[in-house]
Amino acid sequence: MTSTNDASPQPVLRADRVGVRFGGVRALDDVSLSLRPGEICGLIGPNGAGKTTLFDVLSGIRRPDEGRVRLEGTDVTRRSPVWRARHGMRRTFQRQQLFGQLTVADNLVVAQEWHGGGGGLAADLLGAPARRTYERERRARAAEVLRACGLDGLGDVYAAALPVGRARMVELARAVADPPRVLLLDEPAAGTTAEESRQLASVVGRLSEQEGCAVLLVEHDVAFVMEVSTRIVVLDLGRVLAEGTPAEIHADHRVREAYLGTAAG
Ligand SMILES: Nc1ncnc2c1ncn2[C@@H]1O[C@H](COP(=O)(O)OP(=O)(O)OP(=O)(O)O)[C@@H](O)[C@H]1O
Repeated sequence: MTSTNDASPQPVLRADRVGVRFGGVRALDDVSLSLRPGEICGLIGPNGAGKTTLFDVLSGIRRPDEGRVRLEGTDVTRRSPVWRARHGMRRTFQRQQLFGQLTVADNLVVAQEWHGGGGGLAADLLGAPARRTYERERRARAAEVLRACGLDGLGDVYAAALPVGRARMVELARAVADPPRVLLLDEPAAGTTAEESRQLASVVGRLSEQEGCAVLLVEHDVAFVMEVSTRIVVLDLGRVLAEGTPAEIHADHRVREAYLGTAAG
């Protein structure tokens, strides 16, 4: 079964008939999915359904055995994660990936460094004027994003010292420091308090509404997914089991049997 939706506007990200095998296990089997600008798509399913594998394929960490991935219409199936990041794709991971020895603000500055332009190490050491200008602009952008994420006042704190919920928000802030076209969020609400997950939902919502970013979200917190998503795709045993609005998914008896019955009670 496929879940391709062909209405305009053009998808930012599209997976066509993706298949991945691990020995005898079919982790993904004929999975299609497309994401449009400004939409927030929740990706849910029981443990082992293939969600992480699909994220790995979309972000370029794993090459599929079958099928293709397109980013803004370009076939990126054989492109590296770095190439995809440079063309507007960002991903966060289930396990946090912040630079613990850097401050929160520096984590966000580093996320913008790939643009280069500062003249390399020599320019850093000599404090070249161009380097100082880039640095100032990137710090200003970091401060703006931290404010938008409700992280004011945490810029000088070392990332390693943050409680889990704040670290999750910093990961999101870092992923959007350089505005993405498509954002893959892997369990962003894990370990957050109710208030923190509300804040996350509101930041993700603004990102899609105001900046037209397409978001794909894997999350076991079903209430969070239902609240934040405009559309939900359900994976089960490596296949798309259902796709629809949060209300449609909630009412779908196959989904309740496969997943919601245990996840949502
Ligand atoms: N590196 C691997 N080697 C072998 N099998 C793997 C590997 N990675 C995943 N699998 C298998 O592929 C299937 C899909 O796993 P995947 O981690 O993508 O599921 P998931 O939906 O992300 O699960 P979870 O919710 O537990 O994170 C599972 O059967 C898993 O055991």
